[in-house]
Amino acid sequence: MGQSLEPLTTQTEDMGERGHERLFATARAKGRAAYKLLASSMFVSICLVLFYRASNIPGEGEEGTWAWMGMLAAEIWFSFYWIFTQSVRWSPVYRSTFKERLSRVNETELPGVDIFVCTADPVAEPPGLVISTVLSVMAYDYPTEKLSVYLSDDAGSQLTFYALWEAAQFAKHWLPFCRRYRMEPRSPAAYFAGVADHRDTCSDKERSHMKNLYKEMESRIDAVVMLGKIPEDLRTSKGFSEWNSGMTSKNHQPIVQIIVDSREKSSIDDDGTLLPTLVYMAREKRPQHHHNFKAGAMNALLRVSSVISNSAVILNVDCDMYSNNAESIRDALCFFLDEEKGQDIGFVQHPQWFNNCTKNDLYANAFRVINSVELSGLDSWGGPLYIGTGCFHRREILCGRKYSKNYKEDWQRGIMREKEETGFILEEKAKSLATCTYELNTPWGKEVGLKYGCAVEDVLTGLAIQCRGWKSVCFNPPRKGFLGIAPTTLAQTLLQHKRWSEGNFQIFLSKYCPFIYGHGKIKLGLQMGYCIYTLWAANSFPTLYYITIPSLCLLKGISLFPKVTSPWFIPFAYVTVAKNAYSLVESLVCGDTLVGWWNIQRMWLLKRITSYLYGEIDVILKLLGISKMTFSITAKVANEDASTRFEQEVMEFGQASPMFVIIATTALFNLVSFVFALRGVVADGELRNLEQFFVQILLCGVVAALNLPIYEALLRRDKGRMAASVTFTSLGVTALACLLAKV
Ligand SMILES: O=c1ccn([C@@H]2O[C@H](COP(=O)(O)OP(=O)(O)O[C@H]3O[C@H](CO)[C@@H](O)[C@H](O)[C@H]3O)[C@@H](O)[C@H]2O)c(=O)[nH]1
Ligand SMILES: [Mn+2]
Repeated sequence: MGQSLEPLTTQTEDMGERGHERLFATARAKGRAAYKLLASSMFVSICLVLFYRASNIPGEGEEGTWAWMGMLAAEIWFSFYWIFTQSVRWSPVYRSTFKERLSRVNETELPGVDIFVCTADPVAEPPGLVISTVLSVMAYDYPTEKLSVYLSDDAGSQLTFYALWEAAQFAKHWLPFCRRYRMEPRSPAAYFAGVADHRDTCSDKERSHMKNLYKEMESRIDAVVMLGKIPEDLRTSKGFSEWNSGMTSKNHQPIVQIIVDSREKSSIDDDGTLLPTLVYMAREKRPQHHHNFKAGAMNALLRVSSVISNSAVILNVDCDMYSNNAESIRDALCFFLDEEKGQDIGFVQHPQWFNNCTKNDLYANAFRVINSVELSGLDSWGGPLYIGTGCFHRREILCGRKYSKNYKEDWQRGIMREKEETGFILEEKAKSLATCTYELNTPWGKEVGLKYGCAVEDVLTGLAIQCRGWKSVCFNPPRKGFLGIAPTTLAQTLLQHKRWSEGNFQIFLSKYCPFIYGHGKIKLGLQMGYCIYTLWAANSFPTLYYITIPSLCLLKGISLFPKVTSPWFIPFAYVTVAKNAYSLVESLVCGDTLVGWWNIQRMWLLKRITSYLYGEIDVILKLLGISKMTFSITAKVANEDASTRFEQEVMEFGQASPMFVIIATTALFNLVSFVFALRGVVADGELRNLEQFFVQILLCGVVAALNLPIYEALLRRDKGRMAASVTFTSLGVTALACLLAKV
């Protein structure tokens, strides 16, 4: 994406004011004057729409007063929300780095980097996937003695530990191989999956040799995972003896195992180069102690790493997101070490890109517009959100440091380990930092480390960092820094968005509300930008209203929009056309297809009436103390049948979920209204009716058109079709609604 936007941007600053060579450049998006003109014209139209609504409320004796007031309320809401979305489009900035200038810095002066990988469930997140991610980050183009990779396993699974142990052996061959041919990507799974585009100079023979080694390791891991236990002869070897029969994933002692210690002379690869340090950690879990999900894991990692490597820079990735660009550490350092602006930068966030999206992105999971436009828009106001993965932080800011002009980072920090301190002593020290009582009565989870109590711990933590005065930057290089796995079924997508919208909305209603907490600390544009996401959930009721009440009123013969012949029709039409035309162009420029854009509109609708609705309700229940925070992990694997349908872009329903009842009911109801209305127009030849109800009929028609795959799912015969119970319930509810409308 970075590439395709280049002609649309203007480059600025190259030399710093003080004559230093800059390590990164910032470019502003072009065409902003035209955009601002468009936005202003839309603003005027929106005002006209609201004026029409407010001044035409049906009086007493007329029908539809309440329906009309509801439309007014929904439209006021959408207008506000639209204004927030303008903040990120006002003036996006794009960053690029000068790595060749960084290479003039003496290698020995480069900071240490600690890489945190999180995993939590060997079933949803198979160990083979986890170690491919681990191997990809071990293979960064960076001095290996300065790299330490930590895997946090919240399942405390021996299978994952075994896989990591295997990965450490494989790394001895893999790392030299990557270095020798400068190959990409450095996740072995991804590399061997995409045979077609190998552009490196590696001979086929050597590649297939490496592939065999990898496949052998993979099958050993698969066999162990299948059996659910490790080979007998390993049972007593170092590390494995930590596991005993009484252990469960929710009840076990802390485990810290330094699998590779780069300070030991024997930790070398096939070329004789040192291997990066590799550490496995499973923090203590006890049923009576809350573990705070990923935030808890990250905080334990912060402490454990502080006694092992204590590097100044921390990279954090989810286990499903491998490094796709071996230069990312050097890129990040271009920001942190820049003499002029580096001082202010707290974290460098890469967008979340995925390698498993299909061509037309059926579930709208590619986030191309968010990644290419919105994050860059936030960047112009002080920086993107922290989105939990693909993010480089300074250790100090994660630990709560406030920004100060005079603060000088100690990039050389790191543990000067005493000679006599063996790995064993170190592991024991680290374990004591990963117990579940360690944090009791400490500021961890509040002022120090990632914040607890929110399903989007990342967004909240990033907001707090920015409010402490730090800036962040969004970096989106032409060769994407990280690639992850997006959900592959509708249910998983909706569940993920429920967690996100819930966590974000919870932030809005808490003391961390960007407008209150951020007031005076971050720019208004950034506060508004945050609200695009923190208010996702709040869109649910207005949207539900907008797709049910006008169709209900259509059945009842109540008009809610101006006649086509009325001049008031113009602002309605203008807002609708301009909004969608712009969104289409934006989507296409960002790389979506036309069908992809249509799919995004559908998912936008489905998410709003299910995920966001559930999210909003859950936040309210939580405020009332009725419900507790949860974190449902997104599955990274689907069964074969469902995978085939995903590849073919056929929507997956299958299970009987109440969310699907909502979806099917609104779809059916709009179809019925649309058909009835059309029939009325055609049968009576009443063109007057068409004039009066045109907008309403069109609205129903568009909703029905968006829902075509839903009707199809009601009629399909495969396993992914709408479950019978969902079909019948939604048919029943629709019939009832129509009946009510007619009496
Ligand atoms: O108790 C837990 C739960 C989750 N995780 C890890 O958290 C990561 C994210 O979980 P996933 O199920 O993949 O959720 P996503 O929705 O894909 O994650 C996005 O949203 C989360 C916040 O909701 C962020 O934490 C993530 O970084 C971001 O990628 C994974 O590596 C998990 O292993 C833990 O370590 N411990
Ligand atoms: Mn994920």
